[in-house]
Amino acid sequence: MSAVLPSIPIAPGRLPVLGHLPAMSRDPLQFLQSLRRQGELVAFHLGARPVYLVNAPELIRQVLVTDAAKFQRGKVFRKARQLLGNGLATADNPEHLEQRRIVQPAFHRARITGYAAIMRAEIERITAAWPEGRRFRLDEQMAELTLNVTAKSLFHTDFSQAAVAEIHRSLAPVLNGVTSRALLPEFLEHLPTPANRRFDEALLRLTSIVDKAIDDYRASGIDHGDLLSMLVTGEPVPDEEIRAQVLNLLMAGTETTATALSWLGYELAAHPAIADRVRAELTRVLGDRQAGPWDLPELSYVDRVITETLRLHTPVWLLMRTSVEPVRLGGADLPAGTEVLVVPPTLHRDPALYPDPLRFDPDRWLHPDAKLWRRTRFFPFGGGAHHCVGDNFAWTEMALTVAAVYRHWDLALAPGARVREVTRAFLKPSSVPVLATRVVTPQS
Ligand code: HEM
Repeated sequence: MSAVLPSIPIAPGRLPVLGHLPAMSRDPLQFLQSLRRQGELVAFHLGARPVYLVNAPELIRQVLVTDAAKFQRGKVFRKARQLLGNGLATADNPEHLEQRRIVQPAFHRARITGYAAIMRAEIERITAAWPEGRRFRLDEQMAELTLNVTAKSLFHTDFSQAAVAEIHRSLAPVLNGVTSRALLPEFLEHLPTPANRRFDEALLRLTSIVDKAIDDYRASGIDHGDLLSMLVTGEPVPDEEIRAQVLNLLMAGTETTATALSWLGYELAAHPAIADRVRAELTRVLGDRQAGPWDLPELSYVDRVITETLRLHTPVWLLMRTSVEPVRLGGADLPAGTEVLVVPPTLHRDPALYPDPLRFDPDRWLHPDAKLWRRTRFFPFGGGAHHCVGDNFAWTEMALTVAAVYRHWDLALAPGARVREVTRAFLKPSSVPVLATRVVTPQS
């Protein structure tokens, strides 16, 4: 299918043969954001392939939630499935429903309360080693934290330091490779470019680490009662499916949360008055106690700070779907096989929806309509059948990290730090170098 429906506007700047590929390759988010004002539904071309960007909040809900059954996940996930295997984050129906049934219990509220002990211990371990007064990269620390928390909570796996370093080195090239392979024409991935070589090597490293973790787990013969035990000791599941599930959850659960925490640290370093309010709330609610998941409902300012971080710096910037049957969307009749894109940051930074959208302002979530906004114009965790299975896990991890860090530390951006937004698999900060100072509290 290559002709765009006549009722739908086409993005300006289409080139012969390439379509809008150069603009998408240069800065995809800026290009997609520039299309927001063109209409509720706007077409652009990746080569000859037409793709439809969905801009209106109600149409986004239709695609993700109300008409979800009319869509599959789309090309990025087909690509991810080929490369990472069929796990919950890549599966389509009918396997998706079955996989969700298997994985969902691991994210039940009661389970998350149990994981909180692992989260608190890991946060404690990592922050205890922070070099006071010396520059370090908060984003790297958050990546190590979220990897260890996910691995220990869901797979009872204590990766060696060397394996953790390997996983860090490998996750980003694999995730970025999957995204660019989904967006760019297929032939590019077969060229012997350095990026393709890095991708192949990183995927090999990652799969061999995960395979070893699964072998060790089987060899120990212990049922740890976690997700990996369920997969290894339940109905027989082939090893490649277990590997796919572990890889999927590592991919979906670590960089996302680390990215959000890195942006949060950046914003609080840039806004000391907001960091002071966070600290004041922590002191008032917790006194000298460590926070537990039961404290989170009381930490309402921390909640607004996390919400505002996910609005302004939405880690998952691209959701792709392909219609599997005809769909009427915003007055247009899209045939089966239409590729649609939802780009949450374009919505989250729309001045018509969020006044002064680039300002980091946690108190905008005190607005009387804020509850409605969260339901209708706020999609950091997607929506519908594919809604993030780890949202409560991630929220608990983020809130406990904020509580532990800001109760005891003051983080300032290191002198000369220039933090840029980088659009890769996730919307990440280029790096967040900080200086940490211990806060002296009456109890410490
Ligand atoms: C701040 C952190 C996180 C953000 C912003 C985030 C965001 C998202 C989004 C937007 C989706 C929907 C994708 C789509 O509709 O195509 C998603 C799905 C998913 N997320 Fe998360 N996520 C986060 C943390 C986590 C964690 C901690 C885990 C697990 C440990 C996780 C596991 C998954 C899985 C397995 C899916 C696929 C669910 C399905 O299709 O049924 N995520 N996430």
